[in-house]
Amino acid sequence: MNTGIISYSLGSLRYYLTSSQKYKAGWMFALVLISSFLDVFGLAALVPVMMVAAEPGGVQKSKYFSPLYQFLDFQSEKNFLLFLMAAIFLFFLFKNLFTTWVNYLQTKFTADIGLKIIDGQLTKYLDLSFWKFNDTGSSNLMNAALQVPGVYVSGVLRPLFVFFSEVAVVVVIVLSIIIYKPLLLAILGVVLVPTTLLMYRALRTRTQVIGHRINALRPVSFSILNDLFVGFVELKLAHKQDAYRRKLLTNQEELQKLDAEAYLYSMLPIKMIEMVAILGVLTIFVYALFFAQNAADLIALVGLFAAAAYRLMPSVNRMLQSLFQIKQAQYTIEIIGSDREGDFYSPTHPTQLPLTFERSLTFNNISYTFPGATKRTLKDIELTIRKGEKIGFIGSSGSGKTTLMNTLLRFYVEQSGDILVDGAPLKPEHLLAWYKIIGYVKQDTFLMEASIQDNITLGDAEVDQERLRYAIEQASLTSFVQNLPEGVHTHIGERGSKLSGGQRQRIGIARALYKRTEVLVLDEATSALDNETEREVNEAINKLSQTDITILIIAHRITTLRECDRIYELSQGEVIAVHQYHDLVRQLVQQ
Ligand SMILES: Nc1ncnc2c1ncn2[C@@H]1O[C@H](COP(=O)(O)OP(=O)(O)OP(=O)(O)O)[C@@H](O)[C@H]1O
Repeated sequence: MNTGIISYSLGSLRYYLTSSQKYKAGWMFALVLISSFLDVFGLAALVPVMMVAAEPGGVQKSKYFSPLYQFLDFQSEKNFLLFLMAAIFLFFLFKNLFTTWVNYLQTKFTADIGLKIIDGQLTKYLDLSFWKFNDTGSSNLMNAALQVPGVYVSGVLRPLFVFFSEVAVVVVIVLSIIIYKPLLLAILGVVLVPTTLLMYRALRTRTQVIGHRINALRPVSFSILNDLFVGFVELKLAHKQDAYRRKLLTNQEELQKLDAEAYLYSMLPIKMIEMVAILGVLTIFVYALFFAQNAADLIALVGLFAAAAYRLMPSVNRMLQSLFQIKQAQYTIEIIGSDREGDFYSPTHPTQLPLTFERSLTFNNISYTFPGATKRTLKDIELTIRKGEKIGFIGSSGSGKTTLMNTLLRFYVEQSGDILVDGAPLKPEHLLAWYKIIGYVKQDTFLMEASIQDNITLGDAEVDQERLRYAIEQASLTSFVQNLPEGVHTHIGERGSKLSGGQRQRIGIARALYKRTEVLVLDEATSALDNETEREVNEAINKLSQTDITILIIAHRITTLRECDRIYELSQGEVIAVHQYHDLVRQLVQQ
Protein backbone atom coordinates (compact mmCIF):
# COMPACT_ATOMS: atom_id res chain seq x y z
CA MET A 1 0.00 0.00 0.00
CA ASN A 2 1.65 3.21 1.04
CA THR A 3 4.79 2.43 2.95
CA GLY A 4 5.64 6.14 3.24
CA ILE A 5 3.14 7.13 5.85
CA ILE A 6 3.51 3.85 7.75
CA SER A 7 7.29 4.03 8.03
CA TYR A 8 6.99 7.75 8.82
CA SER A 9 4.67 7.04 11.73
CA LEU A 10 6.77 4.12 12.91
CA GLY A 11 9.78 6.40 12.73
CA SER A 12 8.04 8.96 14.94
CA LEU A 13 7.84 6.35 17.69
CA ARG A 14 11.57 6.18 18.10
CA TYR A 15 11.59 9.54 19.87
CA TYR A 16 9.45 8.26 22.66
CA LEU A 17 10.20 4.57 23.05
CA THR A 18 12.94 3.52 25.38
CA SER A 19 14.68 0.32 24.29
CA SER A 20 12.59 -1.71 26.73
CA GLN A 21 9.43 -0.11 25.34
CA LYS A 22 10.56 -0.91 21.79
CA TYR A 23 10.93 -4.52 22.88
CA LYS A 24 7.47 -4.30 24.42
CA ALA A 25 6.08 -2.78 21.21
CA GLY A 26 7.46 -5.78 19.31
CA TRP A 27 5.66 -8.07 21.72
CA MET A 28 2.47 -6.05 21.43
CA PHE A 29 2.54 -6.42 17.65
CA ALA A 30 3.14 -10.17 17.96
CA LEU A 31 0.15 -10.49 20.31
CA VAL A 32 -2.02 -8.39 17.99
CA LEU A 33 -1.03 -10.68 15.09
CA ILE A 34 -1.90 -13.78 17.12
CA SER A 35 -5.32 -12.21 17.89
CA SER A 36 -5.90 -11.68 14.16
CA PHE A 37 -4.96 -15.28 13.36
CA LEU A 38 -7.32 -16.52 16.05
CA ASP A 39 -10.08 -14.33 14.58
CA VAL A 40 -9.63 -15.72 11.07
CA PHE A 41 -9.16 -19.26 12.31
CA GLY A 42 -12.30 -19.12 14.47
CA LEU A 43 -14.52 -18.13 11.58
CA ALA A 44 -12.82 -20.51 9.17
CA ALA A 45 -13.24 -23.43 11.59
CA LEU A 46 -16.93 -22.77 12.00
CA VAL A 47 -17.78 -23.44 8.33
CA PRO A 48 -16.58 -27.09 8.02
CA VAL A 49 -18.13 -27.98 11.38
CA MET A 50 -21.47 -26.61 10.24
CA MET A 51 -21.13 -28.44 6.92
CA VAL A 52 -20.55 -31.87 8.46
CA ALA A 53 -23.26 -31.22 11.02
CA ALA A 54 -25.78 -30.48 8.28
CA GLU A 55 -25.16 -33.73 6.42
CA PRO A 56 -25.98 -37.14 8.04
CA GLY A 57 -22.84 -39.26 8.00
CA GLY A 58 -20.83 -36.17 7.13
CA VAL A 59 -18.26 -36.74 9.86
CA GLN A 60 -17.21 -40.14 8.48
CA LYS A 61 -16.91 -38.70 4.96
CA SER A 62 -14.92 -35.65 5.97
CA LYS A 63 -11.22 -36.01 5.42
CA TYR A 64 -10.53 -33.60 8.30
CA PHE A 65 -12.90 -34.92 10.96
CA SER A 66 -12.95 -38.65 10.33
CA PRO A 67 -9.35 -39.23 11.59
CA LEU A 68 -10.15 -37.21 14.72
CA TYR A 69 -13.36 -39.19 15.23
CA GLN A 70 -11.38 -42.43 15.01
CA PHE A 71 -8.55 -41.17 17.17
CA LEU A 72 -10.80 -40.04 20.00
CA ASP A 73 -12.69 -43.29 19.69
CA PHE A 74 -16.19 -41.79 19.46
CA GLN A 75 -19.06 -44.23 19.05
CA SER A 76 -21.77 -41.82 17.89
CA GLU A 77 -21.61 -38.96 15.40
CA LYS A 78 -24.02 -36.93 17.54
CA ASN A 79 -21.69 -37.09 20.54
CA PHE A 80 -18.76 -36.17 18.32
CA LEU A 81 -20.68 -33.17 16.98
CA LEU A 82 -21.58 -32.13 20.54
CA PHE A 83 -17.89 -32.42 21.37
CA LEU A 84 -17.04 -30.24 18.36
CA MET A 85 -19.63 -27.62 19.39
CA ALA A 86 -18.23 -27.54 22.94
CA ALA A 87 -14.71 -27.24 21.50
CA ILE A 88 -15.81 -24.35 19.29
CA PHE A 89 -17.48 -22.62 22.21
CA LEU A 90 -14.37 -23.04 24.35
CA PHE A 91 -12.19 -21.82 21.50
CA PHE A 92 -14.29 -18.66 21.08
CA LEU A 93 -14.30 -18.14 24.83
CA PHE A 94 -10.53 -18.43 24.93
CA LYS A 95 -10.12 -16.28 21.82
CA ASN A 96 -12.26 -13.48 23.21
CA LEU A 97 -10.59 -13.56 26.62
CA PHE A 98 -7.22 -13.48 24.89
CA THR A 99 -8.11 -10.63 22.53
CA THR A 100 -9.62 -8.63 25.42
CA TRP A 101 -6.37 -9.09 27.33
CA VAL A 102 -4.39 -8.00 24.25
CA ASN A 103 -6.69 -4.98 23.82
CA TYR A 104 -6.13 -4.09 27.46
CA LEU A 105 -2.35 -4.34 27.11
CA GLN A 106 -2.50 -2.32 23.92
CA THR A 107 -4.55 0.52 25.43
CA LYS A 108 -2.28 0.60 28.47
CA PHE A 109 0.78 0.66 26.24
CA THR A 110 -0.56 3.46 24.03
CA ALA A 111 -1.72 5.43 27.08
CA ASP A 112 1.79 5.13 28.58
CA ILE A 113 3.31 6.43 25.37
CA GLY A 114 0.68 9.21 25.25
CA LEU A 115 1.71 10.32 28.74
CA LYS A 116 5.35 10.24 27.79
CA ILE A 117 4.62 12.41 24.76
CA ILE A 118 2.70 14.94 26.86
CA ASP A 119 5.69 15.05 29.21
CA GLY A 120 8.04 15.49 26.24
CA GLN A 121 5.92 18.26 24.75
CA LEU A 122 5.67 20.05 28.11
CA THR A 123 9.41 19.85 28.69
CA LYS A 124 9.99 21.17 25.20
CA TYR A 125 7.65 24.13 25.61
CA LEU A 126 8.81 24.96 29.12
CA ASP A 127 12.30 25.26 27.64
CA LEU A 128 11.10 27.74 25.02
CA SER A 129 12.86 31.05 25.01
CA PHE A 130 10.62 33.77 26.45
CA TRP A 131 10.36 35.57 23.12
CA LYS A 132 9.29 32.40 21.27
CA PHE A 133 6.91 31.53 24.09
CA ASN A 134 5.15 34.88 23.71
CA ASP A 135 5.29 34.63 19.94
CA THR A 136 3.63 31.20 19.89
CA GLY A 137 0.77 32.13 22.20
CA SER A 138 -0.85 30.15 24.98
CA SER A 139 -3.72 28.73 22.88
CA ASN A 140 -1.29 27.17 20.42
CA LEU A 141 0.87 25.86 23.23
CA MET A 142 -2.07 24.33 25.08
CA ASN A 143 -3.19 22.66 21.87
CA ALA A 144 0.27 21.33 21.14
CA ALA A 145 0.92 20.16 24.69
CA LEU A 146 -2.32 18.32 25.42
CA GLN A 147 -4.56 17.99 22.38
CA VAL A 148 -1.90 17.00 19.87
CA PRO A 149 -0.51 14.07 21.93
CA GLY A 150 -4.10 12.86 22.41
CA VAL A 151 -4.74 12.94 18.66
CA TYR A 152 -1.38 11.23 18.08
CA VAL A 153 -2.41 8.32 20.29
CA SER A 154 -5.89 7.93 18.80
CA GLY A 155 -5.00 8.96 15.24
CA VAL A 156 -1.57 7.40 14.74
CA LEU A 157 -0.70 4.81 17.37
CA ARG A 158 -3.99 2.92 17.57
CA PRO A 159 -4.53 2.91 13.77
CA LEU A 160 -0.99 1.56 13.40
CA PHE A 161 -1.93 -1.47 15.50
CA VAL A 162 -5.16 -1.88 13.51
CA PHE A 163 -3.28 -1.57 10.23
CA PHE A 164 -0.80 -4.29 11.06
CA SER A 165 -3.37 -6.68 12.47
CA GLU A 166 -5.49 -6.29 9.33
CA VAL A 167 -2.44 -6.78 7.14
CA ALA A 168 -1.94 -10.05 9.01
CA VAL A 169 -5.55 -11.08 8.37
CA VAL A 170 -5.27 -10.26 4.68
CA VAL A 171 -1.99 -12.16 4.38
CA VAL A 172 -3.50 -15.25 6.03
CA ILE A 173 -6.53 -15.18 3.72
CA VAL A 174 -4.45 -14.54 0.63
CA LEU A 175 -2.06 -17.38 1.51
CA SER A 176 -4.97 -19.79 2.02
CA ILE A 177 -6.41 -18.77 -1.32
CA ILE A 178 -3.05 -19.21 -3.08
CA ILE A 179 -2.89 -22.76 -1.75
CA TYR A 180 -6.51 -23.51 -2.48
CA LYS A 181 -7.25 -21.71 -5.77
CA PRO A 182 -4.65 -19.45 -7.35
CA LEU A 183 -7.09 -18.34 -10.11
CA LEU A 184 -9.38 -16.87 -7.48
CA LEU A 185 -6.52 -14.82 -6.11
CA ALA A 186 -5.84 -13.46 -9.58
CA ILE A 187 -9.47 -12.35 -9.94
CA LEU A 188 -9.52 -10.84 -6.47
CA GLY A 189 -6.25 -9.09 -7.18
CA VAL A 190 -7.45 -7.62 -10.48
CA VAL A 191 -10.69 -6.37 -8.93
CA LEU A 192 -9.74 -5.26 -5.43
CA VAL A 193 -6.18 -3.99 -5.62
CA PRO A 194 -6.64 -1.20 -8.21
CA THR A 195 -9.84 0.00 -6.53
CA THR A 196 -8.23 0.16 -3.15
CA LEU A 197 -5.17 1.95 -4.45
CA LEU A 198 -7.19 4.41 -6.50
CA MET A 199 -9.39 5.24 -3.57
CA TYR A 200 -6.46 5.70 -1.25
CA ARG A 201 -4.76 8.02 -3.73
CA ALA A 202 -7.93 10.00 -4.34
CA LEU A 203 -8.63 10.67 -0.69
CA ARG A 204 -5.27 10.79 1.06
CA THR A 205 -4.27 14.33 0.15
CA ARG A 206 -7.63 15.79 1.06
CA THR A 207 -7.59 13.85 4.34
CA GLN A 208 -4.18 15.23 5.21
CA VAL A 209 -5.30 18.76 4.36
CA ILE A 210 -8.33 18.32 6.62
CA GLY A 211 -6.04 17.26 9.47
CA HIS A 212 -3.84 20.31 9.12
CA ARG A 213 -6.80 22.64 8.87
CA ILE A 214 -8.46 21.16 11.96
CA ASN A 215 -5.22 21.64 13.85
CA ALA A 216 -5.06 25.27 12.74
CA LEU A 217 -8.67 25.98 13.70
CA ARG A 218 -8.70 24.35 17.13
CA PRO A 219 -6.37 26.84 18.87
CA VAL A 220 -8.36 29.68 17.32
CA SER A 221 -11.46 28.47 19.17
CA PHE A 222 -9.46 28.21 22.41
CA SER A 223 -8.10 31.68 21.89
CA ILE A 224 -11.51 33.28 21.22
CA LEU A 225 -12.96 31.44 24.20
CA ASN A 226 -10.12 32.67 26.33
CA ASP A 227 -10.68 36.28 25.20
CA LEU A 228 -14.41 35.89 25.76
CA PHE A 229 -14.01 34.74 29.37
CA VAL A 230 -10.89 36.66 30.40
CA GLY A 231 -12.26 39.84 28.84
CA PHE A 232 -15.71 39.18 30.33
CA VAL A 233 -16.10 42.65 31.83
CA GLU A 234 -14.55 44.70 29.02
CA LEU A 235 -16.38 42.86 26.26
CA LYS A 236 -19.71 43.09 28.07
CA LEU A 237 -19.31 46.84 28.59
CA ALA A 238 -18.30 47.35 24.98
CA HIS A 239 -21.27 45.22 23.90
CA LYS A 240 -18.84 43.00 21.99
CA GLN A 241 -19.69 39.61 23.51
CA ASP A 242 -22.03 38.84 20.62
CA ALA A 243 -19.37 39.55 18.01
CA TYR A 244 -16.92 37.21 19.77
CA ARG A 245 -19.62 34.56 20.16
CA ARG A 246 -20.27 34.73 16.42
CA LYS A 247 -16.55 34.54 15.67
CA LEU A 248 -16.29 31.41 17.80
CA LEU A 249 -19.34 29.85 16.17
CA THR A 250 -18.03 30.55 12.66
CA ASN A 251 -14.77 28.86 13.58
CA GLN A 252 -16.58 25.92 15.14
CA GLU A 253 -18.81 25.66 12.09
CA GLU A 254 -15.85 25.15 9.80
CA LEU A 255 -14.38 22.65 12.26
CA GLN A 256 -17.59 20.65 12.34
CA LYS A 257 -17.83 20.67 8.55
CA LEU A 258 -14.29 19.31 8.32
CA ASP A 259 -15.05 16.72 10.98
CA ALA A 260 -18.13 15.66 9.03
CA GLU A 261 -16.14 15.47 5.80
CA ALA A 262 -13.45 13.36 7.46
CA TYR A 263 -16.13 11.09 8.89
CA LEU A 264 -17.70 10.71 5.47
CA TYR A 265 -14.35 9.75 3.96
CA SER A 266 -13.93 7.11 6.62
CA MET A 267 -17.25 5.54 5.51
CA LEU A 268 -16.54 5.71 1.78
CA PRO A 269 -13.99 2.87 1.34
CA ILE A 270 -16.27 0.05 2.48
CA LYS A 271 -19.03 1.24 0.16
CA MET A 272 -16.72 1.59 -2.83
CA ILE A 273 -15.05 -1.77 -2.22
CA GLU A 274 -18.46 -3.37 -1.89
CA MET A 275 -19.58 -1.85 -5.19
CA VAL A 276 -16.49 -3.11 -6.99
CA ALA A 277 -16.76 -6.55 -5.41
CA ILE A 278 -20.38 -6.92 -6.40
CA LEU A 279 -19.50 -5.73 -9.90
CA GLY A 280 -16.82 -8.43 -10.00
CA VAL A 281 -19.29 -11.12 -8.89
CA LEU A 282 -21.87 -10.04 -11.45
CA THR A 283 -19.32 -9.86 -14.27
CA ILE A 284 -18.08 -13.40 -13.65
CA PHE A 285 -21.68 -14.54 -13.30
CA VAL A 286 -22.74 -12.99 -16.62
CA TYR A 287 -19.64 -14.44 -18.31
CA ALA A 288 -20.51 -17.88 -16.90
CA LEU A 289 -24.10 -17.65 -18.10
CA PHE A 290 -23.40 -16.63 -21.66
CA PHE A 291 -19.89 -17.65 -22.67
CA ALA A 292 -18.36 -20.30 -20.43
CA GLN A 293 -18.19 -23.95 -21.47
CA ASN A 294 -18.31 -25.20 -17.93
CA ALA A 295 -20.75 -22.83 -16.26
CA ALA A 296 -21.18 -24.85 -13.06
CA ASP A 297 -17.47 -24.59 -12.21
CA LEU A 298 -17.47 -20.89 -12.87
CA ILE A 299 -20.54 -20.29 -10.74
CA ALA A 300 -18.87 -22.20 -7.91
CA LEU A 301 -15.93 -19.87 -8.39
CA VAL A 302 -18.26 -16.88 -8.15
CA GLY A 303 -19.51 -18.21 -4.85
CA LEU A 304 -15.97 -18.57 -3.56
CA PHE A 305 -15.05 -15.13 -4.86
CA ALA A 306 -18.02 -13.62 -3.07
CA ALA A 307 -17.13 -15.43 0.16
CA ALA A 308 -13.48 -14.41 0.03
CA ALA A 309 -14.30 -10.84 -0.93
CA TYR A 310 -16.84 -10.72 1.86
CA ARG A 311 -14.20 -11.66 4.41
CA LEU A 312 -11.50 -9.53 2.84
CA MET A 313 -13.59 -6.38 2.48
CA PRO A 314 -13.85 -5.43 6.15
CA SER A 315 -10.12 -6.01 6.60
CA VAL A 316 -9.15 -3.97 3.55
CA ASN A 317 -11.60 -1.33 4.70
CA ARG A 318 -10.08 -1.14 8.16
CA MET A 319 -6.62 -0.98 6.60
CA LEU A 320 -7.72 1.96 4.48
CA GLN A 321 -9.49 3.64 7.37
CA SER A 322 -6.43 3.39 9.55
CA LEU A 323 -4.29 4.83 6.76
CA PHE A 324 -6.68 7.77 6.39
CA GLN A 325 -6.72 8.28 10.13
CA ILE A 326 -2.94 8.37 10.19
CA LYS A 327 -2.91 10.76 7.21
CA GLN A 328 -5.36 13.03 8.98
CA ALA A 329 -3.26 12.94 12.15
CA GLN A 330 0.04 13.25 10.29
CA TYR A 331 0.37 16.83 11.51
CA THR A 332 0.72 15.54 15.08
CA ILE A 333 3.88 13.65 14.07
CA GLU A 334 5.22 16.86 12.58
CA ILE A 335 4.38 18.89 15.71
CA ILE A 336 5.68 16.32 18.16
CA GLY A 337 8.89 15.89 16.22
CA SER A 338 9.35 19.59 15.50
CA ASP A 339 11.88 22.02 16.88
CA ARG A 340 13.47 19.64 19.28
CA GLU A 341 16.51 21.82 19.16
CA GLY A 342 17.28 25.24 17.82
CA ASP A 343 17.58 28.89 18.67
CA PHE A 344 14.15 29.06 20.19
CA TYR A 345 15.06 26.70 23.00
CA SER A 346 17.03 27.62 26.05
CA PRO A 347 17.04 24.58 28.30
CA THR A 348 18.60 25.04 31.72
CA HIS A 349 22.35 24.49 31.54
CA PRO A 350 23.15 20.99 32.88
CA THR A 351 25.88 22.20 35.24
CA GLN A 352 24.65 24.75 37.73
CA LEU A 353 26.98 26.76 39.95
CA PRO A 354 26.35 28.61 43.23
CA LEU A 355 26.16 32.42 43.23
CA THR A 356 26.12 35.09 45.92
CA PHE A 357 25.27 38.75 45.65
CA GLU A 358 27.24 40.88 48.11
CA ARG A 359 28.22 44.17 46.50
CA SER A 360 26.99 45.30 43.10
CA LEU A 361 24.95 44.65 40.03
CA THR A 362 26.11 46.04 36.69
CA PHE A 363 24.56 46.37 33.26
CA ASN A 364 27.81 46.33 31.31
CA ASN A 365 27.19 47.73 27.82
CA ILE A 366 24.01 45.74 27.29
CA SER A 367 22.46 45.71 23.79
CA TYR A 368 19.47 43.70 22.75
CA THR A 369 17.59 43.30 19.45
CA PHE A 370 14.36 41.29 19.19
CA PRO A 371 14.44 38.40 16.70
CA GLY A 372 13.42 39.72 13.29
CA ALA A 373 13.69 43.37 14.37
CA THR A 374 16.01 45.73 12.52
CA LYS A 375 16.58 48.23 15.33
CA ARG A 376 18.17 47.61 18.72
CA THR A 377 15.66 47.83 21.57
CA LEU A 378 18.44 48.30 24.14
CA LYS A 379 21.53 50.27 23.16
CA ASP A 380 24.75 49.99 25.17
CA ILE A 381 23.13 50.28 28.59
CA GLU A 382 25.78 51.00 31.19
CA LEU A 383 24.86 51.36 34.86
CA THR A 384 25.82 49.99 38.26
CA ILE A 385 23.60 49.43 41.28
CA ARG A 386 25.04 48.80 44.75
CA LYS A 387 23.49 46.18 46.99
CA GLY A 388 20.59 47.59 48.98
CA GLU A 389 19.97 50.57 46.67
CA LYS A 390 16.49 51.49 45.46
CA ILE A 391 16.60 52.46 41.81
CA GLY A 392 13.84 53.88 39.64
CA PHE A 393 13.41 53.63 35.87
CA ILE A 394 11.26 56.05 33.94
CA GLY A 395 10.73 56.78 30.27
CA SER A 396 7.96 56.92 27.75
CA SER A 397 6.05 53.84 26.71
CA GLY A 398 8.19 51.57 24.51
CA SER A 399 11.47 53.10 25.69
CA GLY A 400 12.77 49.67 26.75
CA LYS A 401 12.25 49.57 30.54
CA THR A 402 10.57 46.15 30.63
CA THR A 403 13.02 44.73 28.10
CA LEU A 404 15.92 45.88 30.28
CA MET A 405 14.41 44.16 33.31
CA ASN A 406 13.82 41.04 31.22
CA THR A 407 17.54 40.84 30.48
CA LEU A 408 18.23 41.08 34.21
CA LEU A 409 15.70 38.29 34.77
CA ARG A 410 17.45 36.36 31.94
CA PHE A 411 14.23 36.02 29.92
CA TYR A 412 16.07 37.84 27.16
CA VAL A 413 19.77 37.29 26.66
CA GLU A 414 21.71 40.32 25.43
CA GLN A 415 23.54 40.00 22.11
CA SER A 416 26.42 42.05 23.43
CA GLY A 417 27.56 43.14 26.87
CA ASP A 418 27.17 41.38 30.22
CA ILE A 419 25.22 41.49 33.43
CA LEU A 420 27.82 41.53 36.19
CA VAL A 421 27.08 40.29 39.70
CA ASP A 422 29.83 41.46 42.07
CA GLY A 423 31.91 42.12 38.96
CA ALA A 424 31.58 38.62 37.43
CA PRO A 425 29.43 37.92 34.37
CA LEU A 426 26.14 36.14 34.95
CA LYS A 427 26.34 32.89 32.93
CA PRO A 428 23.76 30.22 32.05
CA GLU A 429 25.44 28.09 34.74
CA HIS A 430 24.23 30.58 37.38
CA LEU A 431 20.61 30.63 36.31
CA LEU A 432 19.06 28.58 39.13
CA ALA A 433 21.14 30.34 41.79
CA TRP A 434 20.24 33.73 40.27
CA TYR A 435 16.52 32.83 40.32
CA LYS A 436 16.84 32.25 44.07
CA ILE A 437 18.19 35.80 44.45
CA ILE A 438 15.91 37.74 42.12
CA GLY A 439 12.13 38.30 42.37
CA TYR A 440 9.69 39.96 40.01
CA VAL A 441 6.39 41.63 40.65
CA LYS A 442 4.67 42.24 37.36
CA GLN A 443 1.97 44.76 36.51
CA ASP A 444 -0.48 41.89 36.30
CA THR A 445 0.71 39.60 39.07
CA PHE A 446 0.05 35.95 38.36
CA LEU A 447 -2.62 34.78 40.78
CA MET A 448 -4.18 31.38 41.13
CA GLU A 449 -7.67 30.37 42.12
CA ALA A 450 -6.38 29.33 45.53
CA SER A 451 -5.87 30.61 49.09
CA ILE A 452 -3.78 33.68 49.94
CA GLN A 453 -1.21 31.36 51.55
CA ASP A 454 -0.93 29.22 48.40
CA ASN A 455 -0.62 32.33 46.26
CA ILE A 456 2.20 33.68 48.38
CA THR A 457 4.07 30.37 48.76
CA LEU A 458 3.13 29.17 45.24
CA GLY A 459 1.60 26.06 46.74
CA ASP A 460 4.37 25.06 49.18
CA ALA A 461 3.42 21.81 50.90
CA GLU A 462 5.37 22.80 54.03
CA VAL A 463 4.88 26.44 54.77
CA ASP A 464 7.39 28.39 56.84
CA GLN A 465 4.78 30.21 58.96
CA GLU A 466 7.27 32.66 60.43
CA ARG A 467 8.45 33.67 56.95
CA LEU A 468 4.86 33.91 55.71
CA ARG A 469 3.97 36.28 58.55
CA TYR A 470 7.04 38.39 57.78
CA ALA A 471 6.18 38.55 54.05
CA ILE A 472 2.59 39.55 54.77
CA GLU A 473 3.72 42.19 57.24
CA GLN A 474 6.35 43.66 54.89
CA ALA A 475 3.88 43.74 52.00
CA SER A 476 1.43 45.70 54.21
CA LEU A 477 -1.17 42.96 54.02
CA THR A 478 -1.49 42.16 57.74
CA SER A 479 -4.65 44.10 58.55
CA PHE A 480 -6.29 43.03 55.30
CA VAL A 481 -5.60 39.34 56.02
CA GLN A 482 -6.65 39.65 59.67
CA ASN A 483 -10.05 40.97 58.67
CA LEU A 484 -10.77 38.03 56.37
CA PRO A 485 -13.03 35.29 57.77
CA GLU A 486 -10.53 32.54 56.97
CA GLY A 487 -7.33 34.61 57.19
CA VAL A 488 -4.53 33.32 54.94
CA HIS A 489 -6.72 30.40 53.94
CA THR A 490 -9.27 32.64 52.22
CA HIS A 491 -9.64 31.92 48.51
CA ILE A 492 -9.12 34.91 46.27
CA GLY A 493 -11.25 33.94 43.25
CA GLU A 494 -10.19 33.38 39.67
CA ARG A 495 -7.04 35.42 38.94
CA GLY A 496 -7.57 37.20 42.24
CA SER A 497 -10.97 38.59 41.24
CA LYS A 498 -11.93 39.09 44.88
CA LEU A 499 -8.96 41.42 45.46
CA SER A 500 -8.35 45.05 44.62
CA GLY A 501 -5.55 46.03 42.21
CA GLY A 502 -3.32 47.16 45.08
CA GLN A 503 -3.93 43.98 47.04
CA ARG A 504 -2.98 41.89 44.02
CA GLN A 505 0.35 43.66 43.61
CA ARG A 506 1.01 43.36 47.33
CA ILE A 507 0.40 39.60 47.15
CA GLY A 508 3.07 39.62 44.42
CA ILE A 509 5.42 41.52 46.74
CA ALA A 510 4.70 39.12 49.61
CA ARG A 511 5.51 36.22 47.28
CA ALA A 512 8.87 37.72 46.40
CA LEU A 513 9.63 38.30 50.09
CA TYR A 514 8.60 34.81 51.11
CA LYS A 515 11.22 33.34 48.80
CA ARG A 516 13.89 35.60 50.40
CA THR A 517 14.38 37.71 47.31
CA GLU A 518 17.53 39.86 47.47
CA VAL A 519 16.91 41.77 44.23
CA LEU A 520 13.32 42.78 43.57
CA VAL A 521 12.09 44.03 40.21
CA LEU A 522 8.81 45.89 40.47
CA ASP A 523 6.92 46.76 37.31
CA GLU A 524 4.35 49.26 38.46
CA ALA A 525 0.87 49.01 37.00
CA THR A 526 0.43 51.37 34.06
CA SER A 527 -3.32 51.51 34.33
CA ALA A 528 -4.65 54.51 36.14
CA LEU A 529 -4.85 53.13 39.66
CA ASP A 530 -7.13 54.94 42.04
CA ASN A 531 -5.58 56.97 44.86
CA GLU A 532 -6.32 54.37 47.49
CA THR A 533 -4.63 51.58 45.49
CA GLU A 534 -1.68 53.81 44.75
CA ARG A 535 -1.37 54.61 48.45
CA GLU A 536 -1.50 50.88 49.32
CA VAL A 537 1.22 49.94 46.85
CA ASN A 538 3.42 52.89 47.81
CA GLU A 539 3.07 51.99 51.46
CA ALA A 540 4.35 48.51 50.70
CA ILE A 541 7.22 49.87 48.61
CA ASN A 542 8.21 52.36 51.30
CA LYS A 543 8.25 49.63 53.89
CA LEU A 544 10.49 47.58 51.61
CA SER A 545 12.84 50.55 51.37
CA GLN A 546 13.74 50.00 55.03
CA THR A 547 15.06 46.50 54.24
CA ASP A 548 18.39 45.63 52.60
CA ILE A 549 16.65 44.33 49.51
CA THR A 550 17.91 45.89 46.27
CA ILE A 551 14.87 47.24 44.47
CA LEU A 552 14.49 48.22 40.81
CA ILE A 553 11.19 49.95 40.13
CA ILE A 554 9.73 50.72 36.73
CA ALA A 555 7.44 53.58 37.60
CA HIS A 556 4.74 55.45 35.75
CA ARG A 557 3.85 57.70 38.66
CA ILE A 558 6.63 59.78 40.05
CA THR A 559 5.42 59.49 43.67
CA THR A 560 6.28 55.79 43.66
CA LEU A 561 9.95 56.74 43.38
CA ARG A 562 10.21 58.89 46.52
CA GLU A 563 12.53 56.49 48.34
CA CYS A 564 14.78 55.87 45.32
CA ASP A 565 18.52 56.60 45.47
CA ARG A 566 18.65 57.31 41.75
CA ILE A 567 16.25 57.38 38.85
CA TYR A 568 17.37 56.45 35.35
CA GLU A 569 15.50 57.88 32.41
CA LEU A 570 15.33 55.76 29.26
CA SER A 571 14.48 56.87 25.75
CA GLN A 572 14.56 54.62 22.69
CA GLY A 573 16.62 52.00 24.45
CA GLU A 574 19.23 54.41 25.86
CA VAL A 575 19.85 55.90 29.29
CA ILE A 576 19.46 59.61 28.60
CA ALA A 577 19.59 60.99 32.15
CA VAL A 578 20.07 60.12 35.83
CA HIS A 579 17.89 62.04 38.32
CA GLN A 580 17.41 62.52 42.04
CA TYR A 581 13.79 62.35 43.14
CA HIS A 582 13.59 65.96 44.34
CA ASP A 583 15.23 67.35 41.19
CA LEU A 584 12.80 65.40 39.09
CA VAL A 585 9.79 66.68 41.04
CA ARG A 586 11.13 70.23 40.72
CA GLN A 587 11.63 69.80 36.97
CA LEU A 588 8.09 68.53 36.58
CA VAL A 589 6.66 71.38 38.62
CA GLN A 590 8.54 73.93 36.48
CA GLN A 591 7.31 72.40 33.22
N1 LIG B 1 8.26 40.33 22.09
C1 LIG B 1 8.61 41.41 21.38
N2 LIG B 1 8.94 41.31 20.09
C2 LIG B 1 9.31 42.38 19.38
N3 LIG B 1 9.37 43.62 19.88
C3 LIG B 1 9.04 43.81 21.17
C4 LIG B 1 8.64 42.71 22.00
N4 LIG B 1 8.37 43.19 23.23
C5 LIG B 1 8.59 44.53 23.18
N5 LIG B 1 9.00 44.90 21.96
C6 LIG B 1 9.35 46.27 21.52
O1 LIG B 1 10.44 46.72 22.29
C7 LIG B 1 10.30 48.09 22.61
C8 LIG B 1 10.47 48.28 24.11
O2 LIG B 1 9.40 47.66 24.79
P1 LIG B 1 9.31 47.63 26.38
O3 LIG B 1 8.15 46.79 26.75
O4 LIG B 1 10.62 47.27 26.92
O5 LIG B 1 8.99 49.17 26.69
P2 LIG B 1 8.58 49.84 28.08
O6 LIG B 1 9.47 51.02 28.21
O7 LIG B 1 8.60 48.85 29.17
O8 LIG B 1 7.10 50.29 27.75
P3 LIG B 1 5.84 50.43 28.75
O9 LIG B 1 6.15 51.55 29.64
O10 LIG B 1 4.73 50.75 27.81
O11 LIG B 1 5.67 49.11 29.44
C9 LIG B 1 8.94 48.51 22.10
O12 LIG B 1 9.14 49.25 20.91
C10 LIG B 1 8.22 47.23 21.81
O13 LIG B 1 7.38 47.38 20.70
